Amino acid sequence: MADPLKDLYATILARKGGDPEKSHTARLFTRGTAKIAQKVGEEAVETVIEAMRGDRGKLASESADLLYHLLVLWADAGLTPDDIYAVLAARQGVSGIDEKKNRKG
Ligand SMILES: N=c1c2ncn([C@@H]3O[C@H](COP(=O)(O)OP(=O)(O)OP(=O)(O)O)[C@@H](O)[C@H]3O)c2ncn1[C@@H]1O[C@H](COP(=O)(O)O)[C@@H](O)[C@H]1O
Repeated sequence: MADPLKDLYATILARKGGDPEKSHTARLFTRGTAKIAQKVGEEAVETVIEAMRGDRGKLASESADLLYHLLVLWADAGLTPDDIYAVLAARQGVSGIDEKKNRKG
């Protein structure tokens, strides 16, 4: 099945070491971990603000910005989407809520 997050992650990785004049992502990598982390924080706050305003279109747009910057943060740290998916999968195995849902469905 297609995974848009993995596709975007592959594009982000390919931008590492690229021309900062041509690629926003390449520029972000050159600015370093602190700047990337700061961007994740800013986009998270903007996402929360749109959620509280109740604007679903802007919430979707800010969520996309947040996911993009989070993927850059993972790439900078040497983490892959599969690393995070593994954590989520392990939690599913121990979640009482999910097990209840599964029994109903
Ligand atoms: N998904 C995104 C994406 N989401 C958000 N952004 C950029 O993130 C920036 C956020 O704007 P801000 O003003 O908050 O940030 P800033 O320009 O760094 O300014 P400062 O905060 O540093 O002052 C905007 O320039 C957005 O275009 C993105 N830039 C790129 N992508 C994707 O990443 C891939 C590679 O893009 P390039 O690296 O540009 O080739 C492509 O598939 C793009 O679609």
